[in-house]
Amino acid sequence: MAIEILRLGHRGERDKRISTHVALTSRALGAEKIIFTEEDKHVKESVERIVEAWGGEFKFEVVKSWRSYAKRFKDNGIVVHLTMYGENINKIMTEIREDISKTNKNLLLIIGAEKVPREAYDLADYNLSVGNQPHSEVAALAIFLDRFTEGKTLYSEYDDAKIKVTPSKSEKCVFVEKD
Ligand SMILES: C[S@@+](CC[C@H](N)C(=O)[O-])C[C@H]1O[C@@H](n2cnc3c(N)ncnc32)[C@H](O)[C@@H]1O
Repeated sequence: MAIEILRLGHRGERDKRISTHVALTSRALGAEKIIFTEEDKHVKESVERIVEAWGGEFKFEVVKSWRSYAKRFKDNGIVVHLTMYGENINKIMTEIREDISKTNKNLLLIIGAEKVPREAYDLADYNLSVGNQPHSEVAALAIFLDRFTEGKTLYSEYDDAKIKVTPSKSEKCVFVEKD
C-alpha cells in the first residue's frame, strides 16, 4: 500500500514555504510521493536536497491535469480529500483503514492551498475533516497521516541517509556521513 499526496494549487511566492512544508511533512510521515499542480523550482530543489541528505525514495511530480491523475489513481486506489467541511475524522478513520486493508488499495490524499474545486469533493471516496475549524493543510495532513499509520512511519530509517538522528533524552545525537 502506497500513500501519495496531491496538493491542489500553489500561489507563487506566498506559498513557497508552506508547499515545501507540505512535501516534507508528507515524506516524514510516510508518504511515497507528492504531486503538485504548479511548477516551483525553489520547492522542488528544497525537497530534493532533503531527500539527498536524509535518504529514501520520496518522489516529487508536477502534473498538468490533477483530475486525470486522481481518476487514474482510483483504478487501484482510494481518494481522501481533507477539508474542514468533510466528515468527522474520529468517526470515519476506522472505515477508511478497513477499506484500504481489505482491498489492499493505495491511498491518495488531496489537500488544497486555496478554494478547492467542486470536482475534488465529487471525485473523492471520502471528504474528511480534521475538526470543522479552518486551520492548515500541514496540520490536517500530519494528523491524518499519524492516525492512519498509527505512528508507525515516524521513525523510518533509510540506508542511504547521509544524516541520521538518534533519539536522545539529553543531547543532539547526529551521524553525518563524510564526503
Ligand atoms: C487554507 S486551507 C483552506 C480552508 C478551506 N476553506 C477548506 O476547504 O478546508 C487549505 C487546506 O487546508 C486543509 N484544511 C484546513 N482546515 C482543515 C480542516 N479543519 N480539516 C481538514 N482539512 C483542512 C484543506 O485541505 C484545505 O484545502
